[in-house]
Amino acid sequence: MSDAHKVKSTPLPLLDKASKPELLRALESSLGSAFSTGPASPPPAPLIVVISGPSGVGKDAVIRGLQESRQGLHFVVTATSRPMRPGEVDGKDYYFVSKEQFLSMVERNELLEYALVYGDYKGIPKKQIREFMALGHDIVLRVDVQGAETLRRILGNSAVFVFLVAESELKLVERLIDRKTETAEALLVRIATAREEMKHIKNFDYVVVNAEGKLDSAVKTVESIIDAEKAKVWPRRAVI
Ligand SMILES: Nc1ncnc2c1ncn2[C@@H]1O[C@H](COP(=O)(O)OP(=O)(O)OP(=O)(O)O)[C@@H](O)[C@H]1O
Repeated sequence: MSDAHKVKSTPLPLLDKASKPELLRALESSLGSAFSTGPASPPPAPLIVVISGPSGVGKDAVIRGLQESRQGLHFVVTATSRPMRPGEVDGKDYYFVSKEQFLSMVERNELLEYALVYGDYKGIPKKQIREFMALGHDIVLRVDVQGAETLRRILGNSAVFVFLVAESELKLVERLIDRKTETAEALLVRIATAREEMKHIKNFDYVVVNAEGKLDSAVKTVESIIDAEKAKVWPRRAVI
C-alpha cells in the first residue's frame, strides 16, 4: 500500500493561520512519522572511468583538462619500465621502474592490468586505486585500446569506458605528425594500429570526439558522462 493511503484523517491547520513549524508538525502527525533530514539519496559510490583511444587522439590532453576542471578525481599513475624522457617526473608522469622491478610487481599480483607496449612494460598499480577509492575519490585510468580491452574483461560493467576519437582519421594523423615525438616508421605503426583500434569502439560505453581546437568541449563531455554516471539509480560498483 502506498504512503498516500496511510494518511490519518486528523484535521490540518489552515495554511494562512499556522506557522511553518506548526504546519510541519501537523503534517508529520498525519503521516505518522517525522520528516527525515538525511540525504534523499546515498552518496554516490566511487566511479572508475577508463579513458582510451588511438595514439595521438588526445588522451593526455583531455586528462590534463579534467585535472584542471574537476575535483575529487584521482588520476592513476602508470608504472612503466621505459626510460624517463627529458621533462618527465617520476611519480607524476609515470612510476619509472626497472624491467626486473616491473616483473616482480607482476609476480606479486600488484597490477590490475599490464602489457608490453611498443617494447616497454606498462601497468596499473592496484594499491593506488584501492587507497583513493577508500577516500571516496573517483578514479581515472588512461590506457591504450589493448589495455581497455583487458580492463573490460577484468572489470566488466563495473567501470565506465570512454573512447576518444578525432573528428577524422586525417586529423588524427596530422596531430601525430605535429606532435613530432615519433619517427616516420614509428608513426606508420601507430597509424596502422589506430585503424585496427577504431574497430573496438563497440566495446566501449561512450565515444567522445576530441576535435581540432575543441579540447574544452571534449573535456566537458567527459565531465557530463561522469555526472550522469554518478546520478544513476543503480551505479556501477567496482571492487579492486
Ligand atoms: N582538441 C585538440 N586540438 C588540437 N590539438 C590537440 C587536441 N587534443 C590534443 N591535441 C594535441 O595532439 C597531440 C596528441 O595528444 P596527446 O599526446 O594528448 O595524445 P595521446 O592520446 O595521449 O597520445 P599517446 O597515446 O600517443 O600518448 C598533442 O600534441 C596534443 O597537444
